[in-house]
Amino acid sequence: MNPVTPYLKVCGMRLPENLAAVAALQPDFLGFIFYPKSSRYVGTQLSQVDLAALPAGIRKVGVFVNETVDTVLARVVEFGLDLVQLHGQETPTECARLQAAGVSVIKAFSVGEEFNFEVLQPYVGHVDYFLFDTKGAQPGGNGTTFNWNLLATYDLPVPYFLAGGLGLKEAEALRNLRLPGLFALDLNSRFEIEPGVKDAGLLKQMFTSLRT
Ligand SMILES: O=C(O)c1ccccc1NCC(=O)[C@H](O)[C@H](O)COP(=O)(O)O
Repeated sequence: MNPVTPYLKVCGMRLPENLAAVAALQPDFLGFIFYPKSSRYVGTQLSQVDLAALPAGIRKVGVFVNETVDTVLARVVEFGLDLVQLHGQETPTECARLQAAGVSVIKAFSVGEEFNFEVLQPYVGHVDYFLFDTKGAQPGGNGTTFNWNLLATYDLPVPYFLAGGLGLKEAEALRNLRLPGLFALDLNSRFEIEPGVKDAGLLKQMFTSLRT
């Protein structure tokens, strides 16, 4: 079912010192938002040098919304990204082109009160992971949870990240979660001092709670 402890991703890093503080907690993945309309947009304060200084074990994820394949690939090279996470209406063909270029792909889907798993089928074989996030006003980072029971019948051969409003309050339920295909947990706005700036102390509590 799940890995003993799902892998942990912290998303939406924006400032160099904060990045270093969160990296010290040894997350498995760190996410960087390349969506200019997000309050967590990487902007100009983070550089390739900051990302290159991260420990090798932390995989760097670039988050995009409806960018062209060429734009995504340019960012992958510029920032040394290991994976890309696509939060818009990116097609299976676009995902396949990114994979063919050697990039691992996470395709995100927004989950409302119901979810039609049939929309995932065309992506199987063209993505490395899915990410299930809560449907909201923004393409991501809405800070609310969805009904995880919707994933109980998931039976596709693609592991997934669970996202959407995960916070310390959910730690115990997350520890006890046994969902088919669950690969990683995605933490974001519930651990922020301000958009794109994480509270490393709060994250440490969450990591300890989830990893022990
Ligand atoms: O976080 C954003 O601002 C964002 C904007 C546009 C697309 C994706 C975005 N975030 C991607 C993530 O992986 C978030 O961690 C995920 O949406 C969950 O966020 P939250 O509900 O705040 O925990």
